[in-house]
Amino acid sequence: MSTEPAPLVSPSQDVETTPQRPARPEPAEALAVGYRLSARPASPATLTPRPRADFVETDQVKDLTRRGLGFLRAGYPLHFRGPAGTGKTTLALHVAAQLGRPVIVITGDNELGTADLVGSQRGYHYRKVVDQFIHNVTKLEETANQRWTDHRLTTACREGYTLVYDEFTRSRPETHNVLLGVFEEKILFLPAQAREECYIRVHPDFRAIFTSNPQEYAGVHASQDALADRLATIDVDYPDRGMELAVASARTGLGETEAARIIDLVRAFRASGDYQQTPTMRASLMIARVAAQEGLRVSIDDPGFVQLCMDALESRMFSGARLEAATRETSRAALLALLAVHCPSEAPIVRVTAARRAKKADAS
Ligand SMILES: Nc1ncnc2c1ncn2[C@@H]1O[C@H](COP(=O)(O)OP(=O)(O)OP(=O)(O)O)[C@@H](O)[C@H]1O
Repeated sequence: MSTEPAPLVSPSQDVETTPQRPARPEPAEALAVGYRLSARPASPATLTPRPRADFVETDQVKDLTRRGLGFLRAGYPLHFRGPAGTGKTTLALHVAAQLGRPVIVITGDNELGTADLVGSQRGYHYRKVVDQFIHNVTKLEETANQRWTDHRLTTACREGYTLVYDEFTRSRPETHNVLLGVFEEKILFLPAQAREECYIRVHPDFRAIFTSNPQEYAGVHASQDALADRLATIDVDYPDRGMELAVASARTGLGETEAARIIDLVRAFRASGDYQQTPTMRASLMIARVAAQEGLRVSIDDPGFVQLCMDALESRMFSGARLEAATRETSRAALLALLAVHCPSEAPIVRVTAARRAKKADAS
């Protein structure tokens, strides 16, 4: 008969420590543009994108969505590339929503490393064995093992979620080596610390959508050739007039005539090329929103409106370096000339649709 004592494991002795570092905050609010991201209570890493009431789906959006989904459904990772403020992030979330899978969002960052994407050892699992086979002798055995925790890419690959990697070229190119196997061999190789697993097979429903700004932007790295070769890249250009107008009307409450004046002013300024920082859709939204809020007339007659346009646009003409007064005056004059063309005198009073509706309701 075996005399080997069976160890008695004290039931309350399995202890897990708190994680070594706090999880990165979800970027939900930062990305909630045109699209709302709600956290899924059952799985804190994933989000559900839903269009906001002011999301605008023009033919341009429909066309880009259809082309993007074609690549994704064939299993290719999709990449929307284009200048700032062209609607890439909004589009990526819109396309992700069409796939109907939980979404995991990562934002590119120079400090992001492979471990942030894949996983790391996080926290400890303690186990204490109390052996009292002989009643007056207590033998104690304590072990502490580090625990492996999947990070976002691994979770998405394992569960078949949609990964939205916003501004991915802001991360260093070597961070993305691990993606090469994911897209080619459909295998995610895990680092040695993962212990029990060397790799995982990528779930067939896993999809990835990337966005990036052109390489000449400050803080942007060149994409690795090998990764770029695996991505289906669609170039996103500045929205057409119809879309810019629809977005400005939907998102500011300005009447269409007033919104059109602002859009045409910003588009003419963009076409002039006379700036250091491109005036994007954000510039027209900024002017439209403040004009609506402050009840300004969208006209060169209203000094408040002229000042608003100067504040929003003039800074884009200069890099911030000290300038000759004459140079500044010439640029100001060019901007005022555009204002005179696109926001001429005797413009009607700004009508804030929501406010007008409320007033009407009050009167009736
Ligand atoms: N279809 C849309 N409907 C409503 N608003 C939109 C739409 N597309 C873009 N916008 C708005 O336009 C602005 C710019 O969009 P977005 O942030 O998606 O651009 P981006 O190309 O990702 O910019 P960046 O490269 O600077 O991150 C945001 O305020 C966004 O809400």
